[in-house]
Amino acid sequence: MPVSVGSLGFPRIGAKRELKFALEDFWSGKASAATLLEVARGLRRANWAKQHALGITHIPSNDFSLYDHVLDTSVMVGAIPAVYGWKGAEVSLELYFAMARGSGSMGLPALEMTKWFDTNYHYMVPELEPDQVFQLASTKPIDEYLEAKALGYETRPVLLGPVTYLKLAKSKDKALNPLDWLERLLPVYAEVLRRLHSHGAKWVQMDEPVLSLDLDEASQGAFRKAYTALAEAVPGLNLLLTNYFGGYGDNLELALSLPVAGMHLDLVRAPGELDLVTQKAPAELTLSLGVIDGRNVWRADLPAILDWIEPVVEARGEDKVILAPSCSLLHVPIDLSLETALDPELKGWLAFAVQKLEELSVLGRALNQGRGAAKDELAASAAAVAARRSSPKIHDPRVQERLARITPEMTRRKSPFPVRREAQQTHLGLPLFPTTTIGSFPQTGEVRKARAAFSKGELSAADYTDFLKSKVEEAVRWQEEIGLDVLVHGEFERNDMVQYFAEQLCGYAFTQHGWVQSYGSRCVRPPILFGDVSRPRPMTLEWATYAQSLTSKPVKGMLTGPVTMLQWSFVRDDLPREQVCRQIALALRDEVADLERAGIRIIQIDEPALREGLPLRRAEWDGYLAWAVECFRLCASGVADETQVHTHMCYSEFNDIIQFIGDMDADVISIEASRSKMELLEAFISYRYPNQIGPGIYDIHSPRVPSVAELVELLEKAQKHLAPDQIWVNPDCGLKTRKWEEVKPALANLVEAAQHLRKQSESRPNPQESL
Ligand SMILES: Nc1nc2c(c(=O)[nH]1)N[C@@H](CNc1ccc(C(=O)N[C@@H](CCC(=O)N[C@@H](CCC(=O)N[C@@H](CCC(=O)O)C(=O)O)C(=O)O)C(=O)O)cc1)CN2
Ligand code: MET
Ligand SMILES: [Zn+2]
Repeated sequence: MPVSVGSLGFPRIGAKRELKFALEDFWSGKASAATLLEVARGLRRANWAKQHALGITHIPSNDFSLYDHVLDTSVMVGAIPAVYGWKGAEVSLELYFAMARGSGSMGLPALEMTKWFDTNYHYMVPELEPDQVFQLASTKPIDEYLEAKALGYETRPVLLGPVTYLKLAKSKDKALNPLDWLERLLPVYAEVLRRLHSHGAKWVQMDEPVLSLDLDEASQGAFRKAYTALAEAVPGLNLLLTNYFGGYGDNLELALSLPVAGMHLDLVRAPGELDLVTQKAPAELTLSLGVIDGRNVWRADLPAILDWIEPVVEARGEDKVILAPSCSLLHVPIDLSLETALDPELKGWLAFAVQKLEELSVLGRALNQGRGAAKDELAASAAAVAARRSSPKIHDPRVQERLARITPEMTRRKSPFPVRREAQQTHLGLPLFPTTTIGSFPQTGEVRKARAAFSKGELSAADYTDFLKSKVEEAVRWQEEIGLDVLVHGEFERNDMVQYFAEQLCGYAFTQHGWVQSYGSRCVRPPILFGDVSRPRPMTLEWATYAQSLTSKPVKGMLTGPVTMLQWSFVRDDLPREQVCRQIALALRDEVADLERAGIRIIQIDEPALREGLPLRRAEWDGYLAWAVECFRLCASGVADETQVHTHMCYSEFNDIIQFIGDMDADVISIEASRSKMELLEAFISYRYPNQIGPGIYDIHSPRVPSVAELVELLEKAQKHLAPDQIWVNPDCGLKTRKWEEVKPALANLVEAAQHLRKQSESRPNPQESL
């Protein structure tokens, strides 16, 4: 039997974002459920056909999802929280999307959403009731296996494994550990596997990426229990234990001890594990070798990979090896061949999902028939890698010189916070509980259409600029009217907070169709950072100064920080990430200086991706945090004491990194806090965070308009433990996904809540309670 070639999962949104548009049409009532399901079926069929045509032998099924695969798993096992009023029957589309997005008409909240490991993909957090019972509530994995079979494709179904599922879940009753439900959950998994097996499935891919994390005893025990039970329940079915986003590390012995037929290794993140595993793995264990990077867009060095794995194939036997991407291809764009505007030289260095599968297929051919059978492709691969390495496009001596001249002083503000605070108070004269927003205002259809028309050449640059200026003016006038203290220009000119900057920086390229799913129907086009980064000219100055020219109130300049620019891009792999991040920080430092020189007195540097950049294993945290904080400071510290630096973080937990947040030394930080009812503040309180802080009080992920009373209640909660002159009043995050009808009353209420607190504190001198 020859070496097999596998795929762990293919992007679901479609090369032209067909799923996004079908979903949004269905939600808005423009299209029927039947139409949505037909589009979904078409995408699955196309993906299977494509992978089959590319020579993939282990083709995935059940990697498709209408919204999110973790939500699908909750539905499969019947973990549907009581509020949704589910009666145990088939889960309707209405119910499914109510869990995903909430439902205004039924008054239902959405499940919580959070980041999938260290990616920019978001999953719906499973929520388990104290008396949770599990039952098979959806046969999606079986249906999709049979659907593929009917089309002539033998597939390898993908399931999110039971241990990872429970580790990602949260228990409604905080005293209970979701892992305690394992025994009750396993029969449902066993039933799914039994049915798949009885329909003819030979392999099932069990995704267990928590094996890339530090696992305690209980979690390790859960793995033993789960896989022993599943192996016993369905003898003869081959389970592929699939870990990705890192190596097995300390969990390697555990993984090797599990009764599974195969094991997947992420050899891009953990190349060192190949030797370890080949030494220790029993001879009958099939190894899925994740040699092609599923998280980045660079073409692989195929001859080098062959040099590396040929001996392994030789030693273990061809029938015991599957070639694979390091992880699901969900996190890369679909097809490079759609890109017609990329610099051809750069394009030659890249591979998207389709091209990555082609690379695997070439590797398979070379292993099975000898390198001669893939001579041209191997030569082209080697040439592309060599060309990238030596290209003058990626090296800029001026950037490297500047990097070498960074001094520690450049990462320190001139004076400590208490001094700066005085200076800023004098300079800005803000009231107690100053009000502001996080930056963006609604990206309406009108704004997006104008931008699309401009990029197609249907709208002139002058007309597009005039249009945007009119939006900025409207926004400024309206903010003045409702009485906000620190204004923003609204970010109407930005397609995305990362892409917008990348488009203006040297060293970055961007795509036309390189969409990657962020959550549900929302996608991003991560820019490609291929070379040394520099800023040829100011990027935001015109907008900030235009807005400031319209008002005597301070307008905040808005920048995306270096760590977020790094984290939400595809980054070159020929330099350490911290070096690349320093380059971005220097470019942004110049923008900060330009804004200050032009009279902008407050500058916000957003870092919402700082936490998601944390390495998966704790031992590596401090190293990362040290350079991430340094890069922020490098970007932010060039200004005078009077200039107020803000930062913003959302979707974050702070407890375990609060010391580093303190080290960033931003004058003001705004965070997401409203959903947790200010719980997130606890970290700041127990750390005695000294600088100013704006705990978000308006949940921007919901269309609901909060009342003045509830906003006041949240602020009072914050005021219990923070000094009144430490608190800012703002929403959780930017307002780009909201509608003006929601934003206008919500922000008016927010201003009123702040005014209420000001009045209260006049009559009540110091309400701060000691801890
Ligand atoms: N990069 C990044 N990551 C992030 C976030 C973020 O803001 N940026 N926020 C969090 C996730 N939240 C997100 C929130 C919203 C969207 C979002 O709204 N995405 C838009 C696309 C945004 C965009 O790039 N818009 C462009 C292109 C829009 C577009 O589709 N244009 C059409 C034509 C438009 C028309 O005719 O109406 C086309 O190109 O075909 C623009 O405005 O210019 C979408 O999926 O719809 C994505 C992520 C975490 N990660
Ligand atoms: C995901 S954080 C968003 C920050 C940005 N300034 C905005 O308001 O949209
Ligand atoms: Zn945010």
